[in-house]
Amino acid sequence: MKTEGTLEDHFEQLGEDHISSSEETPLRKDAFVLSDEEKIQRINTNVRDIMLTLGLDLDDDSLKGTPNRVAKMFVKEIFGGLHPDKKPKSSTFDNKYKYGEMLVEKNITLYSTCEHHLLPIVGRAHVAYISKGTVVGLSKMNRIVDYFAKRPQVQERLNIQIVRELQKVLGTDDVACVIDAKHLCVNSRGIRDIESSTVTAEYGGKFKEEAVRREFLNFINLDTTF
Ligand SMILES: Nc1nc2c(ncn2[C@@H]2O[C@H](COP(=O)(O)OP(=O)(O)OP(=O)(O)O)[C@@H](O)[C@H]2O)c(=O)[nH]1
Ligand SMILES: [Zn+2]
Repeated sequence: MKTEGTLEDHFEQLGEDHISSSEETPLRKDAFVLSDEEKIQRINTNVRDIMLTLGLDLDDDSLKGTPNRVAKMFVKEIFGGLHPDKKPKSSTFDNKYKYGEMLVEKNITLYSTCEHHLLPIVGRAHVAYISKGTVVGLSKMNRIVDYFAKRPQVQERLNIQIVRELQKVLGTDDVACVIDAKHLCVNSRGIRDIESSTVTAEYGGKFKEEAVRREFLNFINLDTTF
């Protein structure tokens, strides 16, 4: 969708300026009005302004490309999962082999960005499901983690979004995800505690049962090395 006028004009026409539910990333209604190229252009200007405000010399060889590099990185890489078009297509198959136990995809590398400070979150996600007749290609679990991670996030919401998406794809509530991650906003600034990491979990369906949950946690044997 493309509209006439400035972005601010468009916000005004929309009245309410954002849509969100607690499980969804809070987005403005016009989040997808601008093309990626237009977003890069705007962010470039804004990063340039931040750097100038800090007193940096943007004629310097090493600095002059930074506003554009940051803008491209925001739109195409670290926040590339904001657009629903980027959601991975999850190929599913019939569970022909009648595999009835849980399947665990563990140690999925996770890079995300803390929405409070825009600093990195780095860690591991561990995902499990019990098939109700449908199975999903293994790599699709890694891709779903990566898609939702490529947004400004809080770890709790990221964890829930991964589980909800897999429940939809697989047609079952029996999905779980545990994330163990370091937040650079805690590790490298503020309290500067380099050792601490954050563990979150979301257990759906059968994973709420003690024995099933325990089996999953035994499989992942949480002892993340960073
Ligand atoms: N619950 C939750 N909190 C987070 C996450 N990432 C960062 N935070 C916290 O968000 C909080 C933001 O608090 P503020 O007090 O507004 O920020 P601040 O003044 O920079 O706080 P300090 O980090 O303590 O210096 C901090 O305590 C962060 O540690 C997350 O994924 N989940
Ligand atoms: Zn933070």
